Amino acid sequence: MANNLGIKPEEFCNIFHDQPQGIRINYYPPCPKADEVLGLSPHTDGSGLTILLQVSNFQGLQIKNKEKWFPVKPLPGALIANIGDIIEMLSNGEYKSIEHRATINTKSEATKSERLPVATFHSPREDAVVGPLQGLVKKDDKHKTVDFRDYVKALVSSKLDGRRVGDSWKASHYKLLKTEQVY
Ligand SMILES: O=C(O)CCC(=O)C(=O)O
Ligand SMILES: [Fe+2]
Repeated sequence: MANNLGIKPEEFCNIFHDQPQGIRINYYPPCPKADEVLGLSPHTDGSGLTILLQVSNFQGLQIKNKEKWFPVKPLPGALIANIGDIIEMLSNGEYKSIEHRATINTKSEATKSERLPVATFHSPREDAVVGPLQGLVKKDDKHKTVDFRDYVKALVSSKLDGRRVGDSWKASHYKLLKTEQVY
């Protein structure tokens, strides 16, 4: 990614060095009203990069592109890499975090219809300052630079609803969610 953006890889490494890594295992049991409910609401991940293992062969994950939802077929042994809001902020919007959601399934005779995806979230160091990396700063910056701790506060108090903090931290929206100091 750094090569593609024309910046030094160390710029990314400085942010993610000694990072905490979170793991979430979501269990979606079969549901008799699967057509009427979602397993997980639409959202973007608040992490830098999410690596997801689908485990069961049952489809459920969907990504949004141009206002349409597309299923992500599980491939045995494959990992899915999702760009999170932090990479979007660091790359000044060159890489976009992906909006996704999970549907659930009714019970089927042929297959076990439960899903158990495992997601690992790679996040910045706790004391990192997050914003467009040097060399990617432009006059009309899409993203503000913020203390990662403030970002986390806003993230955990926001609703799991569409693009969440990713858009809210953009310069024009920042005042809506401002918690403390803007750098
Ligand atoms: O259920 C899935 O496949 C996606 C899980 C997910 O998006 C998350 O835990 O943030
Ligand atoms: Fe997610």
